[in-house]
Amino acid sequence: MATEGPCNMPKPGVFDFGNKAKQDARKETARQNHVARLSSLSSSKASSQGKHGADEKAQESKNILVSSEDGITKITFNRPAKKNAISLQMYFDIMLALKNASTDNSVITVFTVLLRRISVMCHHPWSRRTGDYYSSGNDLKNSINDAGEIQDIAISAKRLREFVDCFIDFPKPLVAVVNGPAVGIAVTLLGLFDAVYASDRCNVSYSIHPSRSDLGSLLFLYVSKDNGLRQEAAEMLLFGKKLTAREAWAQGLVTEVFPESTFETEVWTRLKTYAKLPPNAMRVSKELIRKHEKQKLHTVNAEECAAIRERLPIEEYTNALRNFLSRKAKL
Ligand SMILES: CCCCC/C=C/C(=O)SCCNC(=O)CCNC(=O)[C@H](O)C(C)(C)COP(=O)(O)OP(=O)(O)OC[C@H]1O[C@@H](n2cnc3c(N)ncnc32)[C@H](O)[C@@H]1OP(=O)(O)O
Repeated sequence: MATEGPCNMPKPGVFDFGNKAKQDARKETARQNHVARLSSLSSSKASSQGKHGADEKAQESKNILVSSEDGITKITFNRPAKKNAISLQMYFDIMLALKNASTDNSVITVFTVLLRRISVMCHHPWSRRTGDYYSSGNDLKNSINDAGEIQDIAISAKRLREFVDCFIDFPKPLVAVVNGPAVGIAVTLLGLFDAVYASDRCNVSYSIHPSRSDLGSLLFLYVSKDNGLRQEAAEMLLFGKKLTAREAWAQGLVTEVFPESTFETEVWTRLKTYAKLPPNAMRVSKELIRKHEKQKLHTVNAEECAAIRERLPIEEYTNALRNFLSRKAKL
């Protein structure tokens, strides 16, 4: 039970879900009922799927697939019908997948999307691509109920903070293989990967419509920290300017851009080679490389999530969500 146990314990690690839940529950008694409701939602879904208690190594999830091969743990978005929008359950699934990957035998952890082969009567390479998004970001239904009212913003912000913390603290090399457009939180996360390989049909944006609620300060910190690209980054974050893969590369958000036709082959060949490198040396290097920026990233993440919780202009947000969700009905 989340509220039991002594309260004089040190701050639990980000992957120590059990103790973290205890400490959070003590601090946030007002939110406890919501947390319990969401937790039970998660665990009842989990038990109905047969697996995925937080301590189990195996994981089964429809929208997030996890596999391990050749020293690489692959975490795959698999919700193409919704452009890989991240639902509440997917936040849990990804956190669990990262927790497991942090201690499994793999050397590198990779995020990607499921490549759907489309059969069409032509031989252009694009005829074989998935045609879909890497991820369209936060599922806009996460925080609106059937009556069109905003709900659980505090919980969403809390979960978002824990979720992003898992990426900040992930101990092994983390790579994104981005073969389609990315939006919102999916873009923010790119700044927390050790390498981002993008196909030239990828683009990144901070939501083209005004329901955006990820405030983007983490990404701003990342893309504008050393290279003076403050105005370009602000243009993307404030005005929703969409960047092509090459523009994102120029901002330092993408490591390398590959032609769509050779993307999968080139990237996976390279990753398999990297996965043969000495794992412990890579972990230590990563720890040293990231050590000095980690605290700052945690601080910015906490500030951003507090702003989502306390300062989100609810009316603007609600109207934008309603507009988006009723688009089809209007057509
Ligand atoms: C309070 C907690 C804050 C958490 C912080 C995180 C913030 C973010 O990530 S903000 C960014 C959120 N994402 C967006 O605003 C993007 C919304 N989606 C779109 O603008 C468009 O769907 C598109 C540009 C991504 C793709 O457009 P199009 O090619 O025209 O495809 P459809 O719009 O018809 O989409 C197909 C299908 O997918 C559903 N869908 C797409 N994205 C989302 C989403 N983010 N959340 C929920 N659902 C999404 C869309 O509704 C369609 O569904 P059906 O109508 O059932 O076919």
